[in-house]
Amino acid sequence: MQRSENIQVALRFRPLNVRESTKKDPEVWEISGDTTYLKPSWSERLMDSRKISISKAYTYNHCFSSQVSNEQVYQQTSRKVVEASLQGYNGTIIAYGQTGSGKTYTMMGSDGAELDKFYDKSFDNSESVKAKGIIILALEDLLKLVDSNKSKSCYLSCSYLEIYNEQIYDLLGEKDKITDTLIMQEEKGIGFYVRGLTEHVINSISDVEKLIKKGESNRHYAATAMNHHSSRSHTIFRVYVTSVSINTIAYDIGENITTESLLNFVDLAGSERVSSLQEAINPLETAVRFRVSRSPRETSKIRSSSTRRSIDTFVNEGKHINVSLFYLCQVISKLSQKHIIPDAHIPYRNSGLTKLLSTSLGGNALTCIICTATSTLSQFELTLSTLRFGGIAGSIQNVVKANVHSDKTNELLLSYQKDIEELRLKLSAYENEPRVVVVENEGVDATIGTDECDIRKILEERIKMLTGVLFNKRKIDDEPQAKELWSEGAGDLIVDTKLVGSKKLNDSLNTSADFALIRMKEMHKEKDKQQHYIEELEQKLQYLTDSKHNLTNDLKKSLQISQTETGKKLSYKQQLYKAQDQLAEKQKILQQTLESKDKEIKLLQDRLSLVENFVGLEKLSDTDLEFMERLYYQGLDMVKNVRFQKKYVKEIESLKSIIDKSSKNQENPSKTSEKDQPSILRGSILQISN
Ligand SMILES: Nc1ncnc2c1ncn2[C@@H]1O[C@H](COP(=O)(O)OP(=O)(O)OP(=O)(O)O)[C@@H](O)[C@H]1O
Repeated sequence: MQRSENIQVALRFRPLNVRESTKKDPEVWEISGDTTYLKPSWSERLMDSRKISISKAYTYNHCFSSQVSNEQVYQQTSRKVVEASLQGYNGTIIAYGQTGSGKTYTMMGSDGAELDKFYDKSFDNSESVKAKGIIILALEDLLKLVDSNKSKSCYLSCSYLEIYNEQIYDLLGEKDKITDTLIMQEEKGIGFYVRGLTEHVINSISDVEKLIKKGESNRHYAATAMNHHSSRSHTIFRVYVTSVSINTIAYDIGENITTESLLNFVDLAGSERVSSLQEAINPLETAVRFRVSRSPRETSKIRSSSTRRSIDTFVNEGKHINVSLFYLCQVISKLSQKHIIPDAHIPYRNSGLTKLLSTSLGGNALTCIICTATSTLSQFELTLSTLRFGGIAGSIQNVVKANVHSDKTNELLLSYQKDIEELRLKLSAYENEPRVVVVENEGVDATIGTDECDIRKILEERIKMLTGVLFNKRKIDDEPQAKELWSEGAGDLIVDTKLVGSKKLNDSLNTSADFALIRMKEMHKEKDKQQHYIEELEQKLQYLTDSKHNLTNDLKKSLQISQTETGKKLSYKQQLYKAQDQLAEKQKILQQTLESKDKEIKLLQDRLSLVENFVGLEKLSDTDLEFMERLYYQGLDMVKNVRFQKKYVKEIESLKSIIDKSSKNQENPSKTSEKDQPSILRGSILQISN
């Protein structure tokens, strides 16, 4: 079952070094609980002088002051990640921070961390003399847990790699191959892995110490051979944890639970600003200048010498570190926005570091980032950038899932374990009483008194036979009765750490064990392949389930849209029907009005014809008759008026002509007599004279 887990972030301040103390470099950050604050007396001043807006408080899962030990840091941050690895959870612990802030000290302890490189002064801190780092503390814990857990067989192995200027080196490889670069590959289902990286069995803490020592010595050797600064590379110490819990009830057919996980301990190279680079370069350049002043001829020689090369190398390293850390920040920043843009592309492929950390960042791993910083004013900007990085990283969610497999055919494994146990008993019996040893022969119980050589021979035969039965599948395929015993992948599960670690076994046992180990690795690969195939199928199934889910959602949406549209259509239809009804109603009313008007017209026409013909007047009501009477009188009056008007107009016309004539007669009076005047005019004239 998978679950989401936020990346855990812890902040750790280192104590001031001698130089900082002597220079009285003030501490501007302080810690309270899981929060670090900018001291109030500094916040205003810094904001004004740096012209930047600064968040005054940063909260993380844990905040550790400079007094806290590696052991305490381990207990609170990494222990649960380490423990979970035995349940099959991948885990990653990353140390991030500016150069000289204590990343290596945290991961490797005081032995690993160099003395303060730039200042060449050590810390006045008693713990720094012999503090164990998180890697050792984690493996001590793991080995203890493995030892105390009797129901599980566990197998631990490790690799140690370095990324320097984007090239990958195997720190546990053979010394003559240490400068060979390794290639990173990607396989579907597995992700990115380093081809040819050596893997080494861990049986005890001294194995780990030896391997780390070898890694560090290879690192220094490579640093000298390739002229690079060992602290200016990223290192990853990887621990592969395989556990098998076996159901041993009466050696019955039971179920094996196998868990596999990978623990990454990452010590990143420190980021630095240009001024710090300059600070480191200056002494080198001063040396060049000093020599120049003494001997000009030496100048060209020195310029092309190792000093010049050191400066170039130093700048080049810085460039690569900053670029790969920039890509790391980019990945972190994109992942932190996943809740806003779930399909956002995460640029893991930009650098080797992000490729290798792709499982740990946003993938299947419990991840813990320990941000190391310095609380002094001189490191203010770099600390601020580390604090911001931690703040963003803390919001990232990984989807973790235990890598657990179950296998039902464990009888072979059980019988193998039983035989190993018997062999071990016999061996210890032989060690304790070298002269009297009892060895059981194959299938038949027999007591054989024998010397050391014989016993070794018998044991060797026995181991050979068991190894053959277990690991040589081809041989077993030819033997029908043995075939039934064969359990695919069983070899992967069988690693008896005590057996592998025993110094008492002779060379032939080692050869058999080597053979078994090789076979086991082959089968491990085969099982991995099958596992990847299953994971691919699971992914496809997930993809199909997602597609189905998406399709169902799309269908639901379409259905909703079509339902809304149908609803709208229905309402439009209803509105249309209503409008049609209203129109029909109006048409009806209009029709009725027209009809009634027609009736009225007809009635009037009828009346008119009655009036015109004077027939049927008796049928009319009194009111109608009265109305008609009025109409007639009015008409009569009108006729009279018109006639009078006409007559009057004529009179006026004649009067006008008379007036014209009389005015002419006045000029000549004898020509007009009174009787020639019209009567109306005569009356008028009389009225006027009266
Ligand atoms: N918590 C601590 N207590 C005591 N000493 C410390 C602590 N942290 C760091 N130091 C000392 O500080 C110095 C620098 O630390 P360290 O080498 O771990 O830094 P770094 O971050 O790994 O640097 P770089 O990025 O350059 O590799 C070392 O001398 C180391 O011993």
